[in-house]
Amino acid sequence: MPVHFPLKLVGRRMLAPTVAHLSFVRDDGQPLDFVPGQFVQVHFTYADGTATRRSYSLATIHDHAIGPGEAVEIAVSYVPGGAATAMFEGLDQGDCIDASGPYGRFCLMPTDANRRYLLIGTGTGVTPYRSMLPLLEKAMAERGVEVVLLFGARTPEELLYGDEFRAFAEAHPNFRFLPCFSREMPAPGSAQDHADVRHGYVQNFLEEFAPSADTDIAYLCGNPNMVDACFEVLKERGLPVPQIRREKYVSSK
Ligand SMILES: Cc1cc2nc3c(=O)[nH]c(=O)nc-3n(C[C@H](O)[C@H](O)[C@H](O)COP(=O)(O)OP(=O)(O)OC[C@H]3O[C@@H](n4cnc5c(N)ncnc54)[C@H](O)[C@@H]3O)c2cc1C
Repeated sequence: MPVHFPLKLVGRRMLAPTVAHLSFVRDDGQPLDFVPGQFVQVHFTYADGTATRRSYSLATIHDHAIGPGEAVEIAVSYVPGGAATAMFEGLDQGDCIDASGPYGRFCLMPTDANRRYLLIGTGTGVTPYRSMLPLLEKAMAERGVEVVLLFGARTPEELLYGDEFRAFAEAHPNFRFLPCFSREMPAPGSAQDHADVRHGYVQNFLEEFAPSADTDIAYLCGNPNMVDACFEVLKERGLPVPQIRREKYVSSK
């Protein structure tokens, strides 16, 4: 059941030149119940006083409620001229914003009996998958599920949480992490230079994994064009629509 609550900013770090990782705590001392993959909304006003809101996936690595005092984390992509962008950029440590949630059904299901999850995201569309890591770890341990994370970014410096996903992949043989760079590849020998790096759009690499209705449940999150393109590829491969779960980052104006 979504509720309204105040979020106090306690931390900010840049994940990429135009993407901020923001840490808040609930200022009313209550826990925030959520299922990884869900999002919150922030409520604010335009300069003319009109009320508006924007949605942000929870990035917090957790498998249930975020306790009082624990960080409520989101990754915000700053867009030129964006109303929420201006609001977030103007926030100082200790400032409070009005939020509500959790919302959404872009979540792993306890009834899932698939052999593999194909997780596909672009930009901040990777944050739900960060949040899901403990549940994915559990699914890998308990039912031997395999996980492939295809993450689309333009350049290596835009690979959000790349070090975390790479470390998780190295610790879990059933988890593969494939960054797909559309514009610029990592420099040879650099930290991001890896056999699993691909050059191009994520939708071009789905075939490599031979998606199948018998084995796969796919998650698509982020840029709406990417979501649509991957959806078409997966449907052509015969995945039934209920096995293709989607979250499009469209503006909620
Ligand atoms: C379910 C859901 C979850 C979402 N989760 C996240 C999240 O975790 N992180 C996140 O950053 N965003 C997320 N979004 C998008 C977010 O809600 C806002 O739309 C986004 O932050 C832009 O808001 P803004 O007010 O700054 O820009 P707006 O004032 O809405 O737009 C300003 C201008 O920027 C353009 N624009 C808007 N978004 C983009 C973009 N991504 N790239 C380029 N141009 C753009 C608009 O077309 C407009 O011209 C999510 C959206 C949905 C529906």
